[in-house]
Amino acid sequence: MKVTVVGAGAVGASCAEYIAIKNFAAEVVLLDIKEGYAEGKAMDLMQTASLNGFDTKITGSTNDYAKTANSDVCVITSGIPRKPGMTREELIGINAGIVKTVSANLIEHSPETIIIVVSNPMDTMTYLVHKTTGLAKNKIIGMGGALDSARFKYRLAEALDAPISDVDGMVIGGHSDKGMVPLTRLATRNSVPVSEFISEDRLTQVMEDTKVGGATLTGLLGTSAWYAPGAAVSGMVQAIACDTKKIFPCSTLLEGEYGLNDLCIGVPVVLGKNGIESIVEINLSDAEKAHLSSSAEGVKATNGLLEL
Ligand SMILES: NC(=O)C1=CN([C@@H]2O[C@H](COP(=O)(O)OP(=O)(O)OC[C@H]3O[C@@H](n4cnc5c(N)ncnc54)[C@H](O)[C@@H]3O)[C@@H](O)[C@H]2O)C=CC1
Ligand SMILES: O=C([O-])CC(=O)C(=O)O
Repeated sequence: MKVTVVGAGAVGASCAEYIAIKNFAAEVVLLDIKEGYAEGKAMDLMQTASLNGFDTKITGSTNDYAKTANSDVCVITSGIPRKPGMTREELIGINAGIVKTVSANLIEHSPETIIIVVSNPMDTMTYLVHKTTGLAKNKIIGMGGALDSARFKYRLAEALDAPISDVDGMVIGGHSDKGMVPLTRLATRNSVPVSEFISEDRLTQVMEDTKVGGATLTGLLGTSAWYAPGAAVSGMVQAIACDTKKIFPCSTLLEGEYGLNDLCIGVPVVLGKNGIESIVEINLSDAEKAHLSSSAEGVKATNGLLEL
């Protein structure tokens, strides 16, 4: 398995690090436009190999896509992150051009690749890749829900005063401060609904804290997060590489599923060697359906800003 990660910044380097540490890929190519930057990150990461016990070979490239040729999976993290007070949607002006060029370059050298889109606003960038590349829809996957669900579990464990490994939960919908739909009704502690342990008010607080998870970290860090985003991407790449058929909420093109059409938004999917093996349609309550449909309206409004 050869994986390319475009953008050797905070998120790209974290993706490469977690992929390597999990030791399932033969090769990771880090590519960045900044001269020498990806080579430097790759060398630094390779010098952790004997310490962390992995054999994945990490190489760097300054914008030379020939080095990415025949990648099985390509991850796009290139683009600017938000600063405190900004929304992800405000990044569209710069990031759309970057994602369009980068995805075209990747496909030129790896026509069979699966692309994982990370750059924000992620659902709209995923839609842009659909609209501009002609890659099959199962091969274009947006990363948002895997991260948002990890943050949901963190907040649930905090509220329950439970170990995170005891908690399960999923976030669907758009990867935006307002659009996320944490499925509190379905969240469990060791298969018991969390509503058995905490009040409705506390659960509402968990939901609100989850939705602004990225904004909270951006306020603390001065730029957006990278450890959990990198870990989330590595989990998705591993599911594809090892054909595990695990379910992750991912941004995918909907064509009638969940009553939605012509947009990419987070829903549960099965990930395997073909990328998105299937979209999982679960029964949502009326409130959850309404929340998802207003989230979809938000994503569509941002898609409307694309120059297609
Ligand atoms: N979907 C998600 O859940 C998440 C998305 N993000 C998004 O990921 C993106 C990257 O964030 P960070 O890594 O923190 O930013 P960063 O600024 O640390 O790194 C971005 C890198 O992209 C490179 N780059 C810019 N244009 C390029 C091009 N045309 N070709 C190749 N490389 C190029 C830059 O030189 C830089 O090294 C942002 O848009 C951010 O909003 C971040 C966290 C989570
Ligand atoms: O918050 C941001 O801008 C970056 C991101 O998508 C996240 O960490 O969820």
